[in-house]
Amino acid sequence: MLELKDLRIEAGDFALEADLDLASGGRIAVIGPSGAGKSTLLDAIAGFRAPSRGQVIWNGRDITDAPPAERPVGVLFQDQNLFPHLDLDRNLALALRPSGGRPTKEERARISDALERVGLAGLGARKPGALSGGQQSRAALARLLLQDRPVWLLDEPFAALGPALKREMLALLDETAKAQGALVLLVTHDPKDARQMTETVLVADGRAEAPVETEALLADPPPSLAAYLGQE
Ligand SMILES: Nc1ncnc2c1ncn2[C@@H]1O[C@H](COP(=O)(O)OP(=O)(O)OP(=O)(O)O)[C@@H](O)[C@H]1O
Repeated sequence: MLELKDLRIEAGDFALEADLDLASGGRIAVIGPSGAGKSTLLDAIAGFRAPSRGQVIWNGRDITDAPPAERPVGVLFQDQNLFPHLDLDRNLALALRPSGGRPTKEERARISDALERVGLAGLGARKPGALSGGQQSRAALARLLLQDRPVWLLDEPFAALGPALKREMLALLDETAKAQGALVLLVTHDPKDARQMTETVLVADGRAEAPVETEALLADPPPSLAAYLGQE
């Protein structure tokens, strides 16, 4: 379980508070108005921003002060974080050995298995620029798979894709995360994306609320969410 205990994160004049628990293996959408603090919340979990108060706890271990690389967390942001000058095999090798170096035979087998699982079998020699947007998203998912962390943080990862492709990628995300039992937090502006996640954390008015069932939240949104969804 990921616990955010009495957490407060400050950036300039902005502050976000969170006091909530997220079960292992869950599917959580993070939704809320622009500038409300969705990315800030993910940054605090990933260790890119230090909270001014409170604790981040994973399965009973206090990771509040742990550096990002030592957290149980894999991240995927909108730009997909692939190095343009490296082919896919080498990009993915970096997920296994962040400091570089030649992958072992066993690591190469894991990379080719990950590529196959995301539907990119045989494309390891391609550079990201020679891939379509959908294929780049698949490659980024392969990287998350190889990182093999139990918490996946995704910040609008598929926003540049068309609706059908985005749905397909969210289904693939669910399938790959399920295979690893990963907890997924997905920041999105699109209620349709949120509906593909079981629960939703609403970020608004300086707070990240405890997760509630997505369908129930969208069926009867609180005023801050209704305004954001244009339902006022
Ligand atoms: N380094 C900083 N200094 C001051 N304010 C900051 C800093 N970084 C972010 N902010 C402010 O923190 C608030 C939250 O930003 P954040 O990016 O987390 O929002 P968001 O909900 O992810 O927004 P969006 O949906 O537009 O991506 C914003 O008001 C932003 O202007």
